[in-house]
Amino acid sequence: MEFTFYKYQGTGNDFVIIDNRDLFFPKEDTALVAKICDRRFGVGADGLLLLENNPSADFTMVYYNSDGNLSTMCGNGGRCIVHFAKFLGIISKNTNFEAVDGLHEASVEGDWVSLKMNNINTITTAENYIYLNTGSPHHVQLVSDLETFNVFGQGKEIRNNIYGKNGSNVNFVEQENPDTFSVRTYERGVEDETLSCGTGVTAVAIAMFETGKTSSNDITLITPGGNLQVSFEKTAKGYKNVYLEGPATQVFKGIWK
Ligand SMILES: N[C@@H](CCC[C@H](N)C(=O)O)C(=O)O
Repeated sequence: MEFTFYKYQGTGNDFVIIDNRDLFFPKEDTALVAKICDRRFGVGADGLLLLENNPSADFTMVYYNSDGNLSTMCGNGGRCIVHFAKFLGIISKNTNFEAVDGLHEASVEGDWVSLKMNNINTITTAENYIYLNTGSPHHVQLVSDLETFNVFGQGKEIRNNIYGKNGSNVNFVEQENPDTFSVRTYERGVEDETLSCGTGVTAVAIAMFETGKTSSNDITLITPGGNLQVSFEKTAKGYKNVYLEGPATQVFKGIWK
């Protein structure tokens, strides 16, 4: 089976993106998705995205983790697919598209993409961590010396032991200044640390505000793959107008054989 694919990255969270508007891609073929994402036997990526037609929005985003399974919302993938939709000429500056967690508004200017995330109304605060769902589930935990922290070992243990079969993504955080936090994330479905996680940094920004670590509602998140910006408004029930912003880049185009 031969088809064209595009490779994207958003702050180092990397994706294979396929234009599936004519529905040629075998969507149930978990082994194929996993092979495409394999860094030795395939293209190599943290996930795979399909862009499809949608009757009431500009397009649909279908997201698979690198293990080949369909998953929940991907923030960096969402930013990358908006850039791809502009590249294909489907959208110009502003768009709305459908993902697994509903409709998202977004805008793109050059390589900078701003993505509106869903409102957040439920946040669980435990003794040494915060848990919330920003389209995907996220555990957020402050640590000291993030640079040397064992993200893989601790992330894997927390993902499996606290959250059971469905698991969770796990974010480790260190505060840099009043409105800036460094973040490293262990991603469910990749089962490894990735260079950045969009829904993860969104969860961190909200969690840090909710627990009083910051009074800013416009927060810089430093990830190993680059910086992201998250802004939001606090409401009586939770958080609205949550925006994830940052760079998204097309890296190359290829043919899968
Ligand atoms: N990298 C993503 C998160 C993707 C979803 C996650 N792996 C899961 O299955 O929960 C992002 O940028 O949000």
